[in-house]
Amino acid sequence: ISSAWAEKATRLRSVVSDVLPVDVHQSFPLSPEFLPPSGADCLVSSFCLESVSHDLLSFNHALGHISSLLKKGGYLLLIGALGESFYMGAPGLYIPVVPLDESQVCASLKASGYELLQLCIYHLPPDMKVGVDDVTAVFFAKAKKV
Ligand SMILES: C[S@@+](CC[C@H](N)C(=O)[O-])C[C@H]1O[C@@H](n2cnc3c(N)ncnc32)[C@H](O)[C@@H]1O
Repeated sequence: ISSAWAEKATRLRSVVSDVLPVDVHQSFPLSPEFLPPSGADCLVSSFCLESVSHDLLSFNHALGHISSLLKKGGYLLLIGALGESFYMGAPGLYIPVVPLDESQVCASLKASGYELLQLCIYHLPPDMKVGVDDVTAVFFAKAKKV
């Protein structure tokens, strides 16, 4: 298993051409010079929007902001935590998170102009609840900007 992950890491590094700063709280989170005028083909966001938003409104705004980077017909892969109210950034450093549920994620995607193509929910088994956060489940949403 470890060599498979090492190969994946090498392959990923070989195709990443740049790392750019993004602020999802800005109405256009990335400077336009880095994207074609029509927008990106695809966006991937992983455990970011809920962990930097203090409430659902802020989460929805952040989703709307990153969506401005995506072209019409482009795909969003949104990965995140459900039911999470905090995670530990360092010992004793509790970072607040907006606790989402499945229906809120679906409603937020719809409100931001997406067609939901696939939603998978992974419920955390008890042995994965180790106290660094209070996540109950993880969602993987594939959506198309219409
Ligand atoms: C829970 S971590 C997730 C990290 C990684 N994406 C992953 O899936 O493991 C949340 C990330 O959001 C980033 N972050 C914090 N504020 C942000 C903002 N305003 N805009 C974009 N990203 C932000 C943090 O630097 C951190 O890397």
